[in-house]
Amino acid sequence: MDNPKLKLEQVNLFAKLKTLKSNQQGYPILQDISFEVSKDEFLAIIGLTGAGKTSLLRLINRLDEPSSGKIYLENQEYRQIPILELRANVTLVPQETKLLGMTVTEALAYPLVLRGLAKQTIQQRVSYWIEQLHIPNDWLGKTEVQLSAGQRQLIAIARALVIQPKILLLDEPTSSLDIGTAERLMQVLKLTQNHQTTIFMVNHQLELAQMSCTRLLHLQQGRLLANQKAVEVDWVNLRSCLTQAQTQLDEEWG
Ligand SMILES: Nc1ncnc2c1ncn2[C@@H]1O[C@H](COP(=O)(O)OP(=O)(O)OP(=O)(O)O)[C@@H](O)[C@H]1O
Repeated sequence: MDNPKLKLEQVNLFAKLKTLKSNQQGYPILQDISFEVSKDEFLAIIGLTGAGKTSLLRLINRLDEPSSGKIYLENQEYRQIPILELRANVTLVPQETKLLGMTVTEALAYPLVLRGLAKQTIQQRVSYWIEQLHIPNDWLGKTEVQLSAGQRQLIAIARALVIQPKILLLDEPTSSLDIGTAERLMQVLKLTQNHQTTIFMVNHQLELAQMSCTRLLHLQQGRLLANQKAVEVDWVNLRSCLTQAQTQLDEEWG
């Protein structure tokens, strides 16, 4: 790939445990992860519980540093990029988010106010994403305590979309959404390719990944088992392999 948007090169992540002596290494969380992503991809990250999906998102958001290996954003090594600049371009929506006591409208505008955008641009951008995500008017004046878990989740995603970041990291974005809202969200996320946003989405619902993503990263016990174009994935076989592996894991854990 000539100009990858994001590149991981032999990335390893070992657990940092307080009980370890300085010369000891923790157990591996991610091992030998290498891949490149072009600018308008929508990637689904799948794998069983504990496979390392959230850990991979945290590395890409630089909440954790690789124990070894390198990450590049548009050919610039992560450690060369000032952290505020990196976070302005790489946005993570974790599973649990807070709206910091703001109303929905304020929360959506806030990241753009921080970026110093003109008031009119902020209003236009916020209105655009409210419309795209079909966010009803009667949510706009509410604060997070007045919203359901699914409503909060959708607002957290909208708040990331208004930024139109270079990289958007979504950790199980549909876990609290009904299927209709989840499917609409997938359609909207596909459109973000027009905004030059590359998306990484951790999702246990394979059918949502199948309908939206362009590429699949399959993690297994911290290793990248597969990196495939979505059109080349055998989804039926993948679904049955994952179900079988999860059953086996559940039995081992008793
Ligand atoms: N801060 C940490 N310190 C030590 N070990 C950790 C830490 N965070 C995660 N792990 C371990 O790393 C492995 C991967 O965890 P991770 O949360 O990335 O998995 P996941 O694929 O996102 O799982 P799930 O689908 O259950 O959310 C697990 O074995 C977990 O126990």
